[in-house]
Amino acid sequence: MLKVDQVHTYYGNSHILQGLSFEVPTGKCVALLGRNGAGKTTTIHSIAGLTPPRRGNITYMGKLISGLAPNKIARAGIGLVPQGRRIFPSLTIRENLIVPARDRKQTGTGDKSWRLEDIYDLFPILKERENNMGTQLSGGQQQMLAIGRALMTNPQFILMDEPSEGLAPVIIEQVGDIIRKLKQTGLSILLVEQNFYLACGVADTVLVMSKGQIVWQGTPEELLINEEIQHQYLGV
Ligand SMILES: Nc1ncnc2c1ncn2[C@@H]1O[C@H](COP(=O)(O)OP(=O)(O)OP(=O)(O)O)[C@@H](O)[C@H]1O
Repeated sequence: MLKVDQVHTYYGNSHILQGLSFEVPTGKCVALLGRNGAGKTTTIHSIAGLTPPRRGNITYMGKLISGLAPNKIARAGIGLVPQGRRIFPSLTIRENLIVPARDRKQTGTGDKSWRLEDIYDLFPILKERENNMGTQLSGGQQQMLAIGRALMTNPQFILMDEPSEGLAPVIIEQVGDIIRKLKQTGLSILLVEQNFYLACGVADTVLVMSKGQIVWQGTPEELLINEEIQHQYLGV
């Protein structure tokens, strides 16, 4: 479904992604792990068009998307849950959800068309607090809002950048449950994580990244017993 092929991305002269290649099959959750600075966020931004690759191709459902503007990539059916949630502080929870909403006719994709009521069914706390300002939520609730906001664009594929960041362990477990539920709706997911155990708990395949390249790929079960990779690249 998504194919990243020999991608090179730079910030000015800094060569960050150095021939990155991997695939995310339809309906699967692929987790991308690696130490700080490995290039995980740059990978998400390269796919979303925020930091376009200088070389290499990114294709989505057989169509070349690298080089397209971020709004075109979003319209193709790729939703983004950004690092740090990026909730609109001056909008209510309801407004945060409604502003990016896009119906299925526009994307032309997706088994499930998400409406506001569906988001409220998935996250009842957002319904209870729909008239609060986005910033009045706890970190975990803000993460739910960020996920809800991405779903309102009716994506078929979702990019999640460190959804566990700054959350308490019990809330991280809830994030894991949400990701599993999203997968059950047919969504394909690329999950960037620092939290090794969350990633291994939800992913079908784990990619380990170092210095802008994939250095290991396997199942969560294989990674959980591979102490060498854990120590060398993940600091577990
Ligand atoms: N806007 C920028 N300008 C210049 N260099 C940048 C910029 N953003 C990131 N970098 C550098 O690119 C490299 C990869 O950063 P990236 O954020 O992709 O890593 P990461 O694996 O997501 O790490 P983290 O977990 O800390 O977010 C780092 O060396 C970082 O300092």
